[in-house]
Amino acid sequence: MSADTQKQAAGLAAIDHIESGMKVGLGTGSTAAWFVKAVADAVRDGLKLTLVSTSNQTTHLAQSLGLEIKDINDVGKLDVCVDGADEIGSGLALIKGGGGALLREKLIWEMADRCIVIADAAKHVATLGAFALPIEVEPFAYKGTINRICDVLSEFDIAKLPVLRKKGGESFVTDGGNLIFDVPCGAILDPSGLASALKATTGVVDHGLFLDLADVALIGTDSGVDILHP
Ligand SMILES: O=C[C@H](O)[C@H](O)[C@H](O)COP(=O)(O)O
Repeated sequence: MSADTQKQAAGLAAIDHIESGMKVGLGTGSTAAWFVKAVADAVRDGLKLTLVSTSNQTTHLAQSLGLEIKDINDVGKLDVCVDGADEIGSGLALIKGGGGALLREKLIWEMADRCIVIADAAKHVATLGAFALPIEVEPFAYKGTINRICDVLSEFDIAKLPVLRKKGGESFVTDGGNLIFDVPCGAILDPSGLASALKATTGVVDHGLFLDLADVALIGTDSGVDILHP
């Protein structure tokens, strides 16, 4: 089964966790897109939902499917958020941000009672870090921020340089107007320590480590959908 078929299976399975009346956060990426489509079908069939989005990309997709996206500041606390991931490690520790939406995703996840991560089987790993860790950085004085990030990385024995993400030859700019630097960490042995140290670094807006946030993972496999808990 292809990765896309597995993503579809996970995205569609997530709709079983959604009930009429819920306030729902819509994630970003190719897996979350399957969930957004499932939501559009369910709403067409009469499900009443209040929806918020984690990115401009998802907002455009949702609106193109006839869904109304509310401003998170008018909605407040969410019942559930459903979103993809780049890696799912032990305890449902995640790397996210491959699509550059990590900050708005984390803001929405933090406002949800329950976070459901959906992914294809290849995303499930023993140790986080084969996928380069995205770090969102304020553009002003970013070179100084990168030096401070390198100091943090060396404290964690990660001897890799952050790589500025580019798109179409230009620096990739997030929905919030920031830069993304990707760090090919290799095995991240202390995700919690690294997450705290990066968060405390001046100029770092946020990073792609999502720890203690996911409540359940729905993993599309060749034989169905596996359900994992932290
Ligand atoms: O910034 C993007 C998000 O964190 C995505 O949820 C993540 O990159 C997974 O994307 P996909 O489902 O396309 O693999």
